[in-house]
Amino acid sequence: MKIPQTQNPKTPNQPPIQSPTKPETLKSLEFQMGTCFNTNPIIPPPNQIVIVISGPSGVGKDAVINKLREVRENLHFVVTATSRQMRHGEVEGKDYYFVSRDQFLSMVENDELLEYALVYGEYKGIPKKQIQEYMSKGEDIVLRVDIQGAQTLRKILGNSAVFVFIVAESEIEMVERLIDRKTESQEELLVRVATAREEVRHLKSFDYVVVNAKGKLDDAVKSVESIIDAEKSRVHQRIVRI
Ligand SMILES: Nc1ncnc2c1ncn2[C@@H]1O[C@H](COP(=O)(O)OP(=O)(O)OP(=O)(O)O)[C@@H](O)[C@H]1O
Repeated sequence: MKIPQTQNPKTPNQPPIQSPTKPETLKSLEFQMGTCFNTNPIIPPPNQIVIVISGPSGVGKDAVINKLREVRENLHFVVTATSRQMRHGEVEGKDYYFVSRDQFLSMVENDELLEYALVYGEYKGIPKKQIQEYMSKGEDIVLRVDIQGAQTLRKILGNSAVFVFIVAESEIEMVERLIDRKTESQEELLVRVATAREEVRHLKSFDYVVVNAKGKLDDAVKSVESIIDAEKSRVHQRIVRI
């Protein structure tokens, strides 16, 4: 038995139906909408953010920040002014601005510092001008402060800044890192370790926590980057005024 062939419904003389081109469709849509489509961004560029990185002594704040500096653009790492002595390997203007006690006190007098504190007998403070200057260039700002500084900044900046707490995976790991660093005397170590134990209790007043586990510095840095990305994607952007 012969199976009948399915017939092409089109008759050979009928012209093929032409679908409209993309420009034609666009024109038609614009006509129906009553307006032209524009190329403007749907949302404005995100605001600059201020990220406060803090945590107990020896958890690796500097290590995280130094790595972040290598992998991330458009971030300005605020250089803190301090009256303490330069440690071996530190660079003026990169690690800190090293100033005399008198110079520091005159900066306080002239209201040049966003916040300052006396830490382990030495002054540390954040120059306002540096933040204003880099924010006006469109850069995000990273501040590295101790817990005391973070608490003061929370009072000054409220929710306009993002507060990140760095921790080691355990207390023993944190203490070992401090010992290995070989920058503190036995007495200084004791003060830092005792303070650190108390400081972990302040975690609750931070927005994010990042564990900087032994040998996992890159993971900690990635977590900080994710925080920055998430903050830049917020619908309700933080607005910081300094
Ligand atoms: N993930 C990590 N694994 C191993 N060692 C680390 C890690 N992160 C930091 N360190 C080391 O731990 C020591 C302390 O780190 P760092 O100086 O960055 O701490 P800090 O939080 O900035 O301390 P402080 O507040 O006292 O300045 C350094 O010798 C650093 O190289």
